[in-house]
Amino acid sequence: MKNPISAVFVPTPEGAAGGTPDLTHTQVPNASVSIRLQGVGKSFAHGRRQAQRLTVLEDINLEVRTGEFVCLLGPSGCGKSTVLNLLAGFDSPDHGTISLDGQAIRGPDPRRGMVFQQPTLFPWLTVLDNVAFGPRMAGRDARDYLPEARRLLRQVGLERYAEHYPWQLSGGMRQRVALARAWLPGPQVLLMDEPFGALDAQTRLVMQELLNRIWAETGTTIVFVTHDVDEALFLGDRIVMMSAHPGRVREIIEVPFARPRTPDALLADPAYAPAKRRILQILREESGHLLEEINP
Ligand SMILES: Nc1ncnc2c1ncn2[C@@H]1O[C@H](COP(=O)(O)OP(=O)(O)OP(=O)(O)O)[C@@H](O)[C@H]1O
Repeated sequence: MKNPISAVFVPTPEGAAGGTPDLTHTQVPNASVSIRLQGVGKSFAHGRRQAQRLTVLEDINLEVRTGEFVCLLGPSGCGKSTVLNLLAGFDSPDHGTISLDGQAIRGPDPRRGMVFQQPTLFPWLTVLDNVAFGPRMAGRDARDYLPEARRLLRQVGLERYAEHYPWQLSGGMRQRVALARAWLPGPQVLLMDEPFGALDAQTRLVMQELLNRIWAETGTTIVFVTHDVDEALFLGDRIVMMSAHPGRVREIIEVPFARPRTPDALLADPAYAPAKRRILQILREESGHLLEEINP
């Protein structure tokens, strides 16, 4: 088989039989597949006068189940955001196919929402108007979407701030507005590009628990880019480890922890340390080229 879909590592408690990586090749059963990337390659113009091509992604094969929470983890520059941009339909692959529920992705679509590291709110609009911006621009009747926009604001704990402006909010509050906005159209898939990367550690934990809760309630399929190993282990069903130069799926970690999860329960779980160690080992191996770039 040419470039298998994934090599899977199932973490087991330290000391337990079978604690060494179980490297097998698996595919998600057909019926439950939401997103499918097959043989995806992407390159960009590069170098002086843009005369060369830089291959960023090569032969990416990945299947995401409906309602699954998948985290993408890998060294800086391995192409994680490029994968999200392709899934969002902001860009298209040079090779291969990307589909959602069997239909090729050809451009942006409200069924696929995106949340970025910076919440990118409109400063001249109130919190409520920011949340409701999409349906309002689509010309929908306010009676159709305003009750849901208010409900989402309540869910993210910002009901009392509906008439505030973004500059009157903290960074974490702004990101909660962005979450409510992304969820308003009821997306089938939410693509999240380091959404909590700019937040302090404590706010980040609150946001992770909030996201976990909304995800569990809505059953939205989530593809989440992060650099934070603990975040990926707390949130993900599976963690897709990418290799660098060019970006490929190197290994997929099955996250074994029961839900609902709490940070304390995870830390006490004997499978936590082996999983984290495995991820850090891959990140170290894949980051070698960064050191070479910094110290040629
Ligand atoms: N539109 C573009 N034009 C040219 N090169 C691009 C473009 N988008 C991304 N790249 C290049 O593709 C590579 C991968 O970028 P990408 O942002 O996908 O990586 P990443 O894994 O998300 O990185 P990080 O973790 O540092 O955010 C980088 O070398 C980047 O310079």
